[in-house]
This record gives sequence, structure tokens and C-alpha cells, in this order.
Amino acid sequence: MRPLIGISCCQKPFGIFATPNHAASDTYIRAVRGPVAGTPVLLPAAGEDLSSELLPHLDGLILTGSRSNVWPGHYEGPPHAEGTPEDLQRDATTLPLIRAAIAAGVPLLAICRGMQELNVALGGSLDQRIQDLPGRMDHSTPSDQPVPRVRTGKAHAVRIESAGALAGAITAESRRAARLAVNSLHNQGVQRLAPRLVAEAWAPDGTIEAVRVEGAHAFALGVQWHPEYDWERDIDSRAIFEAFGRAAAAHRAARSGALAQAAE
Ligand SMILES: N[C@@H](CCC(=O)NCCCC(=O)O)C(=O)O
Repeated sequence: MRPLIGISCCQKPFGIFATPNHAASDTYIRAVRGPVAGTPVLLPAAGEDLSSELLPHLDGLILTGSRSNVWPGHYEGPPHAEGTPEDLQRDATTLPLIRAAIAAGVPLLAICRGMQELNVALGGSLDQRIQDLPGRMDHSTPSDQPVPRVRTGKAHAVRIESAGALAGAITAESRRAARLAVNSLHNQGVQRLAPRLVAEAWAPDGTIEAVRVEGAHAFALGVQWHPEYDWERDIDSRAIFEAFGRAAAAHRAARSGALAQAAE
């Protein structure tokens, strides 16, 4: 049996009546069916803590990227600029789910907005527009490039902590180089790092690009870039998903063993 991988959804208006729906990009589904070797399960932005109902059935959790942003009230930040997209229902679902998944030892891979949620869920804060800060790069989606290029192209390099969880997940060649080239589609980023998080990768301007959860019982990694866009061409993106998949498969085996023991 493949491990069950929860994928966080956003609440988005669909159709002529702009009816709220729950959605995640197909790129996450394909990554789970491919290098993760799991079964994807979409988790709705239900607006409430579903941890106790969901986590006993999940072997891994992917916190997805999104144009929307974590509500600043969750980290005592200033209100967003007018028109900045938010998703309060998603926040209300993912922030407690992240804390519970870490406590329960459910493997977790947090991507872009997901890494920002991880930082906020554990007590950190966010800068809302990195590009406006002195000495910082513009990490956002360039408006002058075709979208496919932005997603599958490389925007900048990141320096990697050579003895961390990310280094253990990527290829030996990139580990030795302590460097990766990544895409970049974000305005926000880590301001105050949460107490339990350890920074593991940095952009040239110092922006934190990857974190691990210190003392986590299982795989617990966040990345600010999007490996789901280019894992079919980028061996390190693929390796990150494969490492997460191995952790989810181990969780599945342990969970199956526990279920079998309980049935005796
Ligand atoms: N909104 C946050 C997080 C950015 C993010 O997750 N980007 C992915 C957008 C989805 C896409 O365009 O493919 C921020 O701006 O920092």
C-alpha cells in the first residue's frame, strides 16, 4: 500500500457565481504519484482544526504554495497592503495541522507558502514584501517572463548547510557543492525564525530559503522554492520528494504494524 499523503488546499472562488471551492495545483498530485510514490489526499481549507480527524490516517503532509499569504494577525504583523491575497480558512486549517503533525511524527514537506506557514505555526514571523527591504532581491514572480519559464526556470542559487536535513535529501554532488539553483515565486519570507526551526539554505541576499524542525521525530523540511515544478528535469528536486516519500513509506509501515497489532 502506498503512503497516504495529505495535500493542503486553498479556498478559491470558481465559476460564474465565484463559489468558494477547495483546490491544489496538479503539480503536487503529480509529484506525489511520481517521486513520492504515494497516494494523494486533498485536505480542504475547512477553516477549522481537523488534525485529530486527519492525522491518524495520513503518512505524510505537503503544505503547498499559493498566491495567498498567511494573515499577519497570526504573527502580530502589520496588516497587508490593500489587495494582498489572504486565505483565512486555509490558515485556520494548516497552522494547527502543522503543529499536530510535528508532535505526532507525521513527515512534513512545506513548500513556499507552506514554509511560511511552518514558521508562523511554530512562533516565527514574516516579512511581507522582501523586495522593498534594503539590500534584498526581488524574489517574486517576474511579470515580464512567460509563466512556464518562471516555474521551471532557475532564478537564483541558494547556499546549503552541508550537514542538515536538506543536504541529506539532495544528490551527493549538490551536497558537496553546498549549493542549489532554484526557482523563485514569492514576495514574503522568514523575518523572525521560529524557535524550533533551523535555517538550512540562504539566497545571496540572506533570505532564508529552507528550514528544518529541530528535534522532529520524522522528516520535517520547508523550502521556499518549488521543487514540484521541475522534478522531472531537476534531479535535486526529485531527490527531495523521494526523501520525503521514503519517510512517508516508513510511517506507513509503522502505522500498518500498529493497526495489525491492535487487531490481534
Ligand atoms: N504568497 C506567498 C507564497 C508564495 C507562493 O507560494 N508562491 C507560489 C504561487 C503559485 C504559483 O504562482 O504557481 C508569497 O508571496 O510569499
